[in-house]
Amino acid sequence: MESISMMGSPKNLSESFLPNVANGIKDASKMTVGIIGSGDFAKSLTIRLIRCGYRVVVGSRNPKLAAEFFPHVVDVTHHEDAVTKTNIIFVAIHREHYTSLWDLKHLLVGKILVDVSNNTRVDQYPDSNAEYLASLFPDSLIVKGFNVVSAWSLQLGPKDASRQVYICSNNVQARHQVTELARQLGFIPIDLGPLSSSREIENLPLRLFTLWKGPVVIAISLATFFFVYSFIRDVIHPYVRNQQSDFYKIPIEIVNKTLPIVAITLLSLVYLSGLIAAAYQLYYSTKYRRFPPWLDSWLQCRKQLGLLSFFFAAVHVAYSLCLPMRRSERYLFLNMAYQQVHANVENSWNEEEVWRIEMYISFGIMSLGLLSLLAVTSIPSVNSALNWREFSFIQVCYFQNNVCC
Ligand SMILES: NC(=O)C1=CN([C@@H]2O[C@H](COP(=O)(O)OP(=O)(O)OC[C@H]3O[C@@H](n4cnc5c(N)ncnc54)[C@H](OP(=O)(O)O)[C@@H]3O)[C@@H](O)[C@H]2O)C=CC1
Ligand SMILES: [Fe+3]
Repeated sequence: MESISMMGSPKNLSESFLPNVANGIKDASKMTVGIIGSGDFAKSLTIRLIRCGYRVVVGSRNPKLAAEFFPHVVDVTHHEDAVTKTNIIFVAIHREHYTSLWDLKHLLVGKILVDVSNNTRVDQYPDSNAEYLASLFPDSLIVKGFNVVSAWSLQLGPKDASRQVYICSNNVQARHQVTELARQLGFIPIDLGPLSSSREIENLPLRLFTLWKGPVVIAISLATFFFVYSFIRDVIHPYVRNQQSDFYKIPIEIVNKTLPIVAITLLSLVYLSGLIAAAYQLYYSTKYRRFPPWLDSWLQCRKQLGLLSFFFAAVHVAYSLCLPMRRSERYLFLNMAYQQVHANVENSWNEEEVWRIEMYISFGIMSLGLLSLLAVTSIPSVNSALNWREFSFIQVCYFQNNVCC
């Protein structure tokens, strides 16, 4: 599969397109990259390529009209002209229009066609768009890639946008060249091997939030359960028993009681999955046995569970800071002071209670600090800057601190 025919390809394909890695971006100014289509993706990709020193030729059905939307340095021309000027062509049109390029078939022999297309539904067609393009142009070198970046993030540049692009092709050389181009544009290319991976790559942008679904449902269910539980226990129960109206507690106190319980339960779910996985491996005395699907999915969404736990903990801190500001708190405080005066108590200082609360708050703040550190290290760019020892050190620190609390 690795060798789709190179028939008709220019004999010096690699020299004619990509800079030698050692030459770096300097040589990019000599490269011409072609783009078919003049839509949003084409415009954004053009800007990114120009910024990185490439020359761009855009193929449009109506070059005169399209030229108005591109910088003047861009050669906006007819499809035929565009494809003859370069060996690498981004196909920035929708799948339904691929057949409109049929007449260019003879000009595309041996050229790299990068399929950037996405679908609107998962597994929308029996074959992937890239495989479909390959079936239309069997003598071209089809590469799938760049579809996971939006036109918007293409324009933003490497610092602000998502950086990973997934690339696959049956032709190793073509794959390597597009991978290198992605790197030159500031992306992190991820090689997914042969073109059969294109279906998976095309489904990626549509499945972006699947790992969040389970954790969000768990978090909402836990929050609802604990909210109702606290409401019955702290509001309904005193009302039924003593006719005491504590309904004012609902917006802040009951919510603030729910938040830390959910945070700590979610966090325990993060570590519990690892413990169950370890027990599973010990039970079967091997680490090469596949985990059952439920455990596998649980392990995969640990990051999302951890981030949700961080969210609940952070909101809990904000609520707690606001507790003394409430009018109800002031009334209760004044009432207590009055009762103390009435009872002729001059000093109600309770050393044990003072220490308990001081330690409680201090550990709470430290836990939040470490939880923030965990959340920050889960950001891919930070994570990739840490080696495995550094990462596990932070994890262990947090775990120990939590156990102490
Ligand atoms: N926009 C985005 O953020 C992203 C888009 N993509 C993919 O990039 C591709 C282009 O998307 P986008 O730029 O947003 O789409 P647009 O609709 O903005 O542009 C598509 C272009 O296709 C050309 N076109 C339209 N109709 C036909 C036709 N009948 N025959 C031939 N060419 C035609 C037009 O160019 P002209 O008139 O010059 O011929 C048009 O500008 C799609 O496959 C999309 O899935 C992938 C990732 C992100
Ligand atoms: Fe608390």
